[in-house]
Amino acid sequence: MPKKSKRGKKKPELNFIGGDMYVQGEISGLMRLGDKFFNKDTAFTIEERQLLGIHGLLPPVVRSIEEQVELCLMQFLEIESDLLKFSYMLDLLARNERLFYKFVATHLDKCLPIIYTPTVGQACLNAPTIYEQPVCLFITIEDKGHVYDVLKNWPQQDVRVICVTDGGRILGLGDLGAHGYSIPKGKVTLYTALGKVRPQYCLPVCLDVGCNKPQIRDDPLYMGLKRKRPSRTEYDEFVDEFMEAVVSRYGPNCLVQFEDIGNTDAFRLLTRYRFKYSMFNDDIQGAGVIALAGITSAVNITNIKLEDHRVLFQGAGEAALGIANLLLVALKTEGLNDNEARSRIWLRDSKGLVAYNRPQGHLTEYKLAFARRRLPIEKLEDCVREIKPTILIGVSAQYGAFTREVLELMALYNKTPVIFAMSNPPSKAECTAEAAFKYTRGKCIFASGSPSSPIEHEGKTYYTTQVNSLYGFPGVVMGATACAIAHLPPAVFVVASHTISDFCTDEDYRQYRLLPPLSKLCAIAFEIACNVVEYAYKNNLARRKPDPTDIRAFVKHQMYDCNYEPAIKTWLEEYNK
Ligand SMILES: O=C([O-])CC(=O)C(=O)O
Ligand SMILES: [Mg+2]
Repeated sequence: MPKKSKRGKKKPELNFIGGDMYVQGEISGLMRLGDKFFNKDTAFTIEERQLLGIHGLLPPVVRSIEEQVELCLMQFLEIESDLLKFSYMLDLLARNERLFYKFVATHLDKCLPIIYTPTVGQACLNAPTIYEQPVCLFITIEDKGHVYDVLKNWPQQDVRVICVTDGGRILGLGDLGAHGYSIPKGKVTLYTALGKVRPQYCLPVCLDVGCNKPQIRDDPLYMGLKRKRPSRTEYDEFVDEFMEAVVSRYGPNCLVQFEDIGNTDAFRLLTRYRFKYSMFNDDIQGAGVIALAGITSAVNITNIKLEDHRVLFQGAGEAALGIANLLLVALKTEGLNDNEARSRIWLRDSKGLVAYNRPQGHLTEYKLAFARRRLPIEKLEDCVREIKPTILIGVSAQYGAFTREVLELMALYNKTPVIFAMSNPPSKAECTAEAAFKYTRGKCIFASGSPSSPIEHEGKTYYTTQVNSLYGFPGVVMGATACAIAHLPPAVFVVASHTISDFCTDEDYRQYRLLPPLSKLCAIAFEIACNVVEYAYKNNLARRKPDPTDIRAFVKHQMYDCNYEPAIKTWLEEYNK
């Protein structure tokens, strides 16, 4: 007979088998040990182990999560190769989710370059050797007509944000097809690690539509569909079906982040979906957020007003146009008209300066918007000579494009040249930090897309900045999902960019750092989330009702806490009442 508590409520049932007692419920103790959501490893207390029927299945020691984190660090540091460290992190995530996020939060500086750029790029290049279990949902073009059914196989019902790639342009590495799946996985991990979005709300998706690189596709170990990418019409029908299936399965509030999609597809999809769905493209808009924050700092450090800067882009793809367009918004806010604002921006693609009357190459409508009416210039060195840019932004995935001559010219024309070598991974960066400081004789402000250490040059230490979208998207995602934003207008990205700039201190500027240190990433994500939520409610874009009275509390309430919950505390408290 179930006992009655003092207040006469029915007590939860205890079961005794052969003198042992275990907790009745749908999830057995053994399942808790094997389930990343519930597992605490050695942090299960003796009492919990006994009640859950797992006593003896763990060594007798009971550790706090902090002690477990320090053990993880020891193990992590023992591993020499970054790729094996990446696998270690995947294993930890698959075994004990909270410990994974606690470890990442405690040792951000060590973990970020492994779970994210640049090691994630290496993981894509070595996909068959690290693939162990489903960390991503694969939907192939052969599932066309049944995309919804595949989505239904993902075990979580309440998905609020999806990061999706088609592997078309993985970082600066080009088309890797299905081997790009680690990219959305890495991004959603940062939604939780930095933005504190609950992990069960996040879904990484790889749309496998084939791969156009024969050396990837014909590798016997290739894991994706062994076919070429489809025609534009077939591709668009498939992605349309995916977006419709997302809405049918998870509702219109589900946010979709597009990541590392091939250039022309990325722009087309963004134009097609940006006001129809809750979505954004990180390589276009996310790059804009962070580069604009970096440029804002460069304005403060160089004491040259934004409107007096001349910005030359090496590369005219997603990042270049995303940054250029956000820069236009910022220039217009300073009072410039459209023509004046555009006149501060130059693009150079693989065929030379983007100009109307150049002989080679067709210009897409996106590039045309920044095309110059002037004689074509081919070489980057000549563009620098002609334009004398104050800021040079590398987004071309061409290693070494910022040659010694380019860097020396930048130093010749500027007291403090600003050099962004944003392409990822480092094997695709336009120059290294060493080269930048050496050839500008220590004069430059340097930023790179992947992390790079401070540089010693002629007895002085020079600091570098990682200008990467990781400063922006976790907060944008947290804010957008918290208030269920209907769509994300450009102003949302300006809000995010300003929030990041506001974190910079005079000390950062004195050290020529364009962005706050990585240790502030979580605080930045929280502020961005609050500011996005505020913007969304003010502009009638938030679908979650009623409007919150206290936005900070509203966001905090939705944040993931990586500390363990007592496995049986509530139950025991209930029992002892
Ligand atoms: O993933 C990163 O580090 C930044 C990014 O989106 C890209 O380079 O495509
Ligand atoms: Mg990307």
